[in-house]
Amino acid sequence: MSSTLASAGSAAPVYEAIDLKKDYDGGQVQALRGVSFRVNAGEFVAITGPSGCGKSTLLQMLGALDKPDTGTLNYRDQSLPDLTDPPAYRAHEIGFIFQAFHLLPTYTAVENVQIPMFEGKLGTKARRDRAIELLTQVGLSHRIHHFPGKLSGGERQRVAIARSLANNPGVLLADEPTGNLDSKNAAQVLELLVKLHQEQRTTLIMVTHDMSIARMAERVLLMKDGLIVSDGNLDVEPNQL
Ligand SMILES: Nc1ncnc2c1ncn2[C@@H]1O[C@H](COP(=O)(O)OP(=O)(O)OP(=O)(O)O)[C@@H](O)[C@H]1O
Repeated sequence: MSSTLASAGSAAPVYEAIDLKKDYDGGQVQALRGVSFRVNAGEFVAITGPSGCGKSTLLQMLGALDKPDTGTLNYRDQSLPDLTDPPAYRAHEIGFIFQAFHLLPTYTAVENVQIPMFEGKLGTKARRDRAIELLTQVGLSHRIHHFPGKLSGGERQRVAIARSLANNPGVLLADEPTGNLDSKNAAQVLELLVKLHQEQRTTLIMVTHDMSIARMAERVLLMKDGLIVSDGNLDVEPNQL
């Protein structure tokens, strides 16, 4: 079912992608070869598939960090490639969670969480209170003054998740969020993401190469060679890829 338009429901989509294509190196690498899908508000979607199949390229487009060569990509009826202010879109609509956490090492946990709020309207106290509230929500109220270097990998990722929520984003985009974690910390981070999704109906789009993690999502986009080869429940076993 490679590039058929798929939807998990009838509500207006958060994202709509139609026939996205992206080449690199003058066409020698076809990273996306015609990708179409919809994501509805409140969905938890995993994007999975083998290394090099185009997962990160696609996620970067959803975050307006990259543009397709051709095709349509809308976020709530706005064309992402045509955004006049991509940084504003990223700051206000998107929460990013990266494999490598990307915390500032010379800032404490509570300071790191406040960083996305500096451009907003909140005053100093309100910003700090919100950061503490978010760190409490991710189970780190006892670590707010710790620097990243004094936190475990799982704790660092939980700080990064708190930071991603700072501006009440419409969507969380997570790129291999447990890729740098041992299995115990990975399980805690995944449990937290699932809880956020379930309790707050956060729209969560997670790239993972790990099928067992992808299966935790309500819906799995399975990619191969720049195409979505399955959309829904995983019906292809890893050894068939
Ligand atoms: N900036 C770039 N320049 C050239 N080729 C690129 C660039 N970015 C990605 N590619 C190529 O595009 C293809 C898709 O890459 P992408 O990173 O999206 O795959 P992926 O599924 O996320 O891989 P992985 O799981 O290994 O991170 C790969 O062949 C990759 O080498």
